[in-house]
Amino acid sequence: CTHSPAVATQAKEQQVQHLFHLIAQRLEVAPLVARSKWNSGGAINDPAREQFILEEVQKQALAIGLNPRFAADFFQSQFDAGKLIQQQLHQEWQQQNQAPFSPAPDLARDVRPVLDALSPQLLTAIKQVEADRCQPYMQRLLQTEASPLAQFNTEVRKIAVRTLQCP
Ligand SMILES: C=C(O[C@@H]1C=C(C(=O)O)C=C[C@H]1O)C(=O)O
Repeated sequence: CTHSPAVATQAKEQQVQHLFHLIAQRLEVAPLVARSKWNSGGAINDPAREQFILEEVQKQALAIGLNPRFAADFFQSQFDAGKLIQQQLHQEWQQQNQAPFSPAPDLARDVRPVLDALSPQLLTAIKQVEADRCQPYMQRLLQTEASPLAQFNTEVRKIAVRTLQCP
């Protein structure tokens, strides 16, 4: 029954859980990106690719009634968190004189499609939390349901949840 506060809260809890699960899934791709770029010598930062994704997510956001600015800010923070993971790995590999990985995934063929497939799912998930984001109960859920992000370091986690926080 949608009139029951307990059930409504449980539904919200599941939505926040799902959102964190998707954020984690996207960040889990960053080491694969790092490997393919380590082998190719390609730059970690790819502003053109980011711009392309941002335009795409803003279009999709409009189509589902989500604030495109919020969607773009959210994705920018996911890019930034993923790039930090990549930078930290490249730094380790430099220090260890890491040889090219074999096999390494191909960025365009194997890796980026995985990121792209997550985009619409992430948009749906952030739409579910958008309206109530600054309500105390939601800020509490954003704290208590963050366990899927535990595998990433504090700095990465902070960047990834940046746009979900409230003033
Ligand atoms: C993931 C990549 O690396 C960086 C992070 C991006 C992302 O998180 O989507 C996009 C472009 C790059 O700045 C990539 O090049 O695909």
